[in-house]
Amino acid sequence: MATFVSKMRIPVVIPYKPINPKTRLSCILTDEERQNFAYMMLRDVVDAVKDAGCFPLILATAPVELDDVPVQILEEGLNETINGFCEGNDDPLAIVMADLALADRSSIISLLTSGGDLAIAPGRGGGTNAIYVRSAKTFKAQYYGMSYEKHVKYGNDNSLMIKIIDSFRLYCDIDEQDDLIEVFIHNQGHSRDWLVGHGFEIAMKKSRIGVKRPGFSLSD
Ligand SMILES: Nc1nc2c(ncn2[C@@H]2O[C@H](COP(=O)(O)OP(=O)(O)OP(=O)(O)O)[C@@H](O)[C@H]2O)c(=O)[nH]1
Ligand SMILES: C[C@H](OP(=O)(O)O)C(=O)O
Repeated sequence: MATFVSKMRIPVVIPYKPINPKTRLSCILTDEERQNFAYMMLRDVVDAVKDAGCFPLILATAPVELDDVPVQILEEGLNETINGFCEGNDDPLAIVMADLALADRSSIISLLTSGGDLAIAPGRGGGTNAIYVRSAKTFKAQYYGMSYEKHVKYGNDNSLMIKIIDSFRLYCDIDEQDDLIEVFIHNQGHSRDWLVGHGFEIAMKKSRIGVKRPGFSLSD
């Protein structure tokens, strides 16, 4: 299957905001740590995209380096960046968020091989975590808020065949402290290593498990 995807040479764009990222993790990470952890998640997403036989391209708001991965700097907002990139581009394209720390080869392949004109992997709380479009120029990004509903409506209004990707690994974006436990349990890459290296541990919280960081205070 990876060979098949590779033959399709589908570019996978990864929007990435390296400066002041993941503000919803401010309660448990310092400013510098948020930047470093966001970068670790980006590395895991890039690895998953490469494992799937695809070509990652980082669309970043500021300079970033990651091995041989091409980076385009576009300082506009997320929707403007994606739409500018899609304009006039007849080819297939996927857009995968940089905070999908659980993404892996098979979840990326499932996104790219659904058979739809527009494949949408919903995220927690109404977001859109990953998208495939058969023809990039037919897509208008509508991220933020209930973006999942907006993208489905867009597809319906434009008579695109929509496939909803039922993928736990693409569904879990890492936005808040409660999401970090998923990294502990299901990520085996840079993101989990980074959390462990920075003192995070699994903790029993009332009836559920979560993470804790013993001894950490934001004044550290
Ligand atoms: N290129 C680009 N990427 C963005 C922009 N805003 C967010 N992103 C990326 O889009 C993805 C989803 O965004 P969010 O989950 O809101 O991430 P975030 O803005 O770092 O986190 P919060 O501050 O907690 O909202 C992440 O991969 C971000 O790096 C933007 O303005 N431009
Ligand atoms: C970009 C945004 O991400 P979230 O804030 O839902 O993580 C969305 O999916 O529309």
